[in-house]
Amino acid sequence: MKIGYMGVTSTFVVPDDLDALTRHPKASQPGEPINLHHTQCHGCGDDAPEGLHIKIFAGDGFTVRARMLVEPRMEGGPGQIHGGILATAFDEVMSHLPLLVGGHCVTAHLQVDFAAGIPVGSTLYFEGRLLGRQRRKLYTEVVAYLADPLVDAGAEAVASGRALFVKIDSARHYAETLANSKAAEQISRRRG
Ligand SMILES: CCCCCCCCCCCCCCCC(=O)SCCNC(=O)CCNC(=O)[C@H](O)C(C)(C)COP(=O)(O)OP(=O)(O)OC[C@H]1O[C@@H](n2cnc3c(N)ncnc32)[C@H](O)[C@@H]1OP(=O)(O)O
Repeated sequence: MKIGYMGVTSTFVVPDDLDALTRHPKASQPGEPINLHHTQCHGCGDDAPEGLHIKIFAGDGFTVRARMLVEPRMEGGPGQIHGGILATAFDEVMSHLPLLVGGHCVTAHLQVDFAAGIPVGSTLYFEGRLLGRQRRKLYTEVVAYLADPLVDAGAEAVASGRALFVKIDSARHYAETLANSKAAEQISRRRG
């Protein structure tokens, strides 16, 4: 079995020789919601009954802001969020950063640091940032808070994550699986 990439476990290192970043002309403006991946997406889809229903907004520059209610169904340890759910939320929030520069991406590498338990019933606030791009690779990071850092300068960071996304040709990447998607019709319509 292949472990990691090309048989080795990759680590997250942002290279020095990055390409210039340009905001896509159709990217959401700061404060505007960023379009859903699709309505059945487990992270952001409105129609995914068991999904996370994360609300994600464009921030200044190459940043995003997001929030998610930690519901009882997300419990892991008693009264606290399951770590895998937080990892999923991080993946989702960071996956909206490449949309600021355009094109579809998939996660190639994801890592999470958990600094404090996160109570069920709390609202998590996320700040995501695009760290750089090199060819098809986009380097991102995210921090989670228990209060909105925009209004509470003392908001304490409870977890952080980093991820590498790789740009794909979405038609080719999903060619064999699109038909299995509950959102197949919607996605095909959007593609025209
Ligand atoms: C039909 C129309 C639909 C339209 C509507 C779409 C809706 C859009 C919904 C999206 C929803 C998203 C949801 C949340 C985001 C997920 O969770 S995505 C799901 C999880 N991720 C995956 O399934 C990805 C699986 N992996 C892969 O498909 C392939 O390994 C990849 C990542 C595409 C890379 O393969 P590849 O295209 O052959 O590219 P490759 O040349 O190997 O690598 C490109 C570069 O990345 C580097 N690299 C690749 N992997 C790694 C790694 N693990 N570590 C370090 N470096 C790496 C390579 O070294 C190379 O670097 P350079 O040579 O440029 O220096």
